[in-house]
Amino acid sequence: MKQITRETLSAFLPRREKTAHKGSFGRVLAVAGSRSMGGAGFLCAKSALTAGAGLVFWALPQSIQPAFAAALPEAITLPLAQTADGLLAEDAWTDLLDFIREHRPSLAVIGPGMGQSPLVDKLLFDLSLPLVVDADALNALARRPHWEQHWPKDRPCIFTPHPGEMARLLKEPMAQTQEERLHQVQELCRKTGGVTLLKGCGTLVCVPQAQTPQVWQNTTGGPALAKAGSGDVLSGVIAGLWAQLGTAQGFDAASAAKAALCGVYLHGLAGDLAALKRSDFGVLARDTADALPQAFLEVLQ
Ligand SMILES: NC(=O)C1=CN([C@@H]2O[C@H](COP(=O)(O)OP(=O)(O)OC[C@H]3O[C@@H](n4cnc5c(N)ncnc54)[C@H](OP(=O)(O)O)[C@@H]3O)[C@@H](O)[C@H]2O)[C@@H](O)CC1
Ligand SMILES: Nc1ncnc2c1ncn2[C@@H]1O[C@H](COP(=O)(O)OP(=O)(O)O)[C@@H](O)[C@H]1O
Repeated sequence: MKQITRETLSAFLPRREKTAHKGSFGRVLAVAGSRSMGGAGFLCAKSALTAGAGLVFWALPQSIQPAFAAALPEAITLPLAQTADGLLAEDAWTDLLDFIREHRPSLAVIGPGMGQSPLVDKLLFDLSLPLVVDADALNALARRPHWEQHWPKDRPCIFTPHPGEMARLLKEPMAQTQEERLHQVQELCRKTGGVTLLKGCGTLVCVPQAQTPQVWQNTTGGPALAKAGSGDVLSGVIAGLWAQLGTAQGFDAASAAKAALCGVYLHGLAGDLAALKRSDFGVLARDTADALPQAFLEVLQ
């Protein structure tokens, strides 16, 4: 197993040319949030911007759009139809497609805070964009019978489960997921065909390859990250980095792998840096997002 270190980042981090403009760094579409979990979408969209994406579009239920547009004015928000429970509704699909045709996002990050939204299945199977599949999008996939038989393995994707989501996808007890982390991340990587994480202390990143998938282990991050919303920050960081790498190099498994490796390292480092100021107890997920610029500075030094 390889270690993800500062040297890994020196090799893989996207470059920001002096003459670049926002179009050079890709456009992230975040489909995230619900009435009770708007914060997950906020953390994801904000982190994608902070990781360097040129533009972030955030599709969210219409009732929460005014508050979050004010909280994150740098994101372009798309208010969509919602169910009585405040989840993104299936009816939102047509408006989302119209928006995509007009604004041409480079990739989508789906799932944070979406709950059991009826839109998730369409996003998973009918959206023709590279995907970062997180949180409730992973849970929706796990609920679909024999999902691995239907999943298009050649699609450029990054999957970001924590052990609970991994156990649901592999239909195995969570204790087993934790005992066999290496085996489980390889197993899910084979089933998805995409770059696959297993989050937690020493997050694993599995990169698909012709023979045995290659697994990397992260060396940053600690218990300051064991707090609600840390994973929503991570999926945003990875999406923001992939937008840049994919725009420059193409949206394929190679750019997906670089985005995931750099993303988990920078996210862990941001948590470590936030803990220096706020302790392992006091770090909030938003502090981790706010420490990302310092993490970039450390890596770029
Ligand atoms: N402010 C907001 O809007 C926020 C919104 N959020 C949104 O909430 C939604 C639900 O996401 P979720 O992860 O909270 O619930 P869920 O998928 O049921 O997982 C829990 C299960 O997994 C397990 N488990 C997890 N990690 C583990 C680990 N490292 N190691 C071991 N076990 C681990 C855990 O184990 P246990 O605690 O039982 O030991 C439990 O069984 C999602 O949309 C997300 O985006 C949140 O991000 C919070 C802030
Ligand atoms: N003890 C720990 N050491 C290192 N990283 C951790 C630790 N606990 C949590 N994390 C990281 O924090 C994030 C938590 O993600 P997740 O469980 O999806 O949170 P949420 O759903 O609340 O956003 C993951 O990136 C995970 O690797």
